[in-house]
Amino acid sequence: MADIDHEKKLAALEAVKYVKSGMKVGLGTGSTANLMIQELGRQIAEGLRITGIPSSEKTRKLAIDLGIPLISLEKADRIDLTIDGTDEFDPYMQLIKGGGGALLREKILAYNSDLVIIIADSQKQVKRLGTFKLPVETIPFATYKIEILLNKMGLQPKLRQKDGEHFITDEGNYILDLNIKTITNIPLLETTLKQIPGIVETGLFLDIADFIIVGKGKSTLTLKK
Ligand SMILES: O=C[C@H](O)[C@H](O)[C@H](O)COP(=O)(O)O
Repeated sequence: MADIDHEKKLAALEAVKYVKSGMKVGLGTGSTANLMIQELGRQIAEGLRITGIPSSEKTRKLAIDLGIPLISLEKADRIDLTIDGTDEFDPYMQLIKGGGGALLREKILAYNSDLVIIIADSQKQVKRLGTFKLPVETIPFATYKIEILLNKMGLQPKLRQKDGEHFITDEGNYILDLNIKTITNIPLLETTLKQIPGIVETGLFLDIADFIIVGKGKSTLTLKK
């Protein structure tokens, strides 16, 4: 297993230690979250009793394959804990997420969770957000106009493609990936973007993570809010 994969696995295993029988658990999306979901599947086979709320159709399929009982968000009065990956995190525990296009449902799960644990390999750590392009989910009807506006703002939007077609999210929307390298006031960027009609959500997860568990070499480091 490559070092990065090993770090992801260590972080995933450490996060699963917070999961107790009876909990409703938000299940993130992506390669790191998948390792956590696999571990939950293994522990469920050994008697752990939890219910999962998936953050994407990919995660739903994986969880079903692993025999993890699922409920929909509206049936969960509360989510005890959500465990999810990230594309970047900074020293203030602010995140960019959505590399896999699941940011909207992920943010909704995180918002409705008592505790949010982010799991990451050490390469996800950055001094300041913006090396990773910021994913923004847009309604198709508005996307062309939003692109023009974001271009004028210097954010160089790129409409995400997959297999030669526009990438479509689980909610039927598009993703624009933005270059935010030169932006210094990230909270202001978030507010500005959220005020544009047709932008449904951004991949900025500000003040959302309670813990970040980072795989570093052969061990893990837990950052706490
Ligand atoms: O939309 C995808 C999610 O935000 C993922 O959590 C994020 O892209 C990190 O994925 P990975 O663990 O594969 O790097």
